[in-house]
Amino acid sequence: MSYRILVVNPGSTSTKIGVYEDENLLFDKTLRHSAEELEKFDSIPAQKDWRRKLVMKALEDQGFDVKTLSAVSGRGGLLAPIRGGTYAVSDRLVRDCTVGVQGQHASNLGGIIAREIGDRLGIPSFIVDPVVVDELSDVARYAGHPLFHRTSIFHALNQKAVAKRYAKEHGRKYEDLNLIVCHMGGGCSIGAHVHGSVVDTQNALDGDGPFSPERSGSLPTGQLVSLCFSGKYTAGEVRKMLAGHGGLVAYTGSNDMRDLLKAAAEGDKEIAATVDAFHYQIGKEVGAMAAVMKGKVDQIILTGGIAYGQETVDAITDMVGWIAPITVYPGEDELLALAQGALRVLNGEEPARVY
Ligand SMILES: Nc1ncnc2c1ncn2[C@@H]1O[C@H](COP(=O)(O)OP(=O)(O)OP(=O)(O)O)[C@@H](O)[C@H]1O
Ligand SMILES: CCCC(=O)O
Repeated sequence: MSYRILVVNPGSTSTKIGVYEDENLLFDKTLRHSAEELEKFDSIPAQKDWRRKLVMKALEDQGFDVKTLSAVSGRGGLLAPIRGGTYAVSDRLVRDCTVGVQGQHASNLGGIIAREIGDRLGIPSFIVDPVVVDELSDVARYAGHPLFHRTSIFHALNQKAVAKRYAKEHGRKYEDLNLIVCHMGGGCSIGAHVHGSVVDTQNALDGDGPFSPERSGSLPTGQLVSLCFSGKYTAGEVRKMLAGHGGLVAYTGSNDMRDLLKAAAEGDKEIAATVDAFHYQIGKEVGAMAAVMKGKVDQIILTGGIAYGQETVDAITDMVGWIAPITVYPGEDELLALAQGALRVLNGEEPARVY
């Protein structure tokens, strides 16, 4: 029996959709949202009806018969911390996506839109490996002061998908491997996947880990406190330094690694030094995850848009290639990962988790 899955991945400026027949893509589309369109809404949840109608219109324009769909799978958002897997979209999940229990993020709309479309068609709706997947070991939760704790917010959907892809391609089970997965996109996160659980990673949205094209990663805490109390910046401005205007874009004015690699190759020493620092911080975090695994690392996987860059792959390999062999899966395939998550449930390979 085959299944048709509609997948919905809402991002800050686009909604990516796809229809799969089992794992085969029938068609996909990126619906772009202009700043003028978005500014009509005073919150992310307020965009839900508008985005849902755009999704349905795109399916209609494609001449696709929605009655042939078996399920809808959306990217999950800033819910309460949960284990990885595929979750049936419950009333509570919709409520928490709407409230944004760990903040507002465009992916909060994924579960809400999936549920609304699913309910209208009388088919199940799911979310898969949302950014709040939290499988941290107890020891990894310590931050250094009882008022603080480390949290797991990372590219769980793509990290889990490439880790399972690696396992499948090598005839192994994800649950039997120790994999360090390094996602390098607009944000960067590095996960220690120990026998199927991500026992250590970062809060890649909020000032933790290595810097990325648009995020600062961890900043020296004392300096950050002084800056916060200097009276020169509002809380909003400081938050923007952490995410949005931090990292490579703050140092160089560009968040596009392709341009930066080109400028470095053409002799811009300042940009070359910043790119080196980016590679250094990523390599250092991979090394930390190897220590988490006590050196028993089966493979390091490099993924995300930046993994297309050979200079980046070479620089990280130079730093950490002695730890374990490296596999590169450049880019991300979150739409396929959403379809696969729903298929695992529909095919009875795993039960839908309850949120
Ligand atoms: N061929 C390439 N060589 C080097 N860098 C590249 C290449 N193609 C894309 N990139 C870089 O990848 C980054 C974007 O990656 P990606 O598209 O995975 O991010 P995103 O999906 O916007 O964000 P996130 O991964 O955090 O969700 C940009 O800095 C871009 O310049
Ligand atoms: C941290 C995971 C999601 C994102 O980069 O927006």
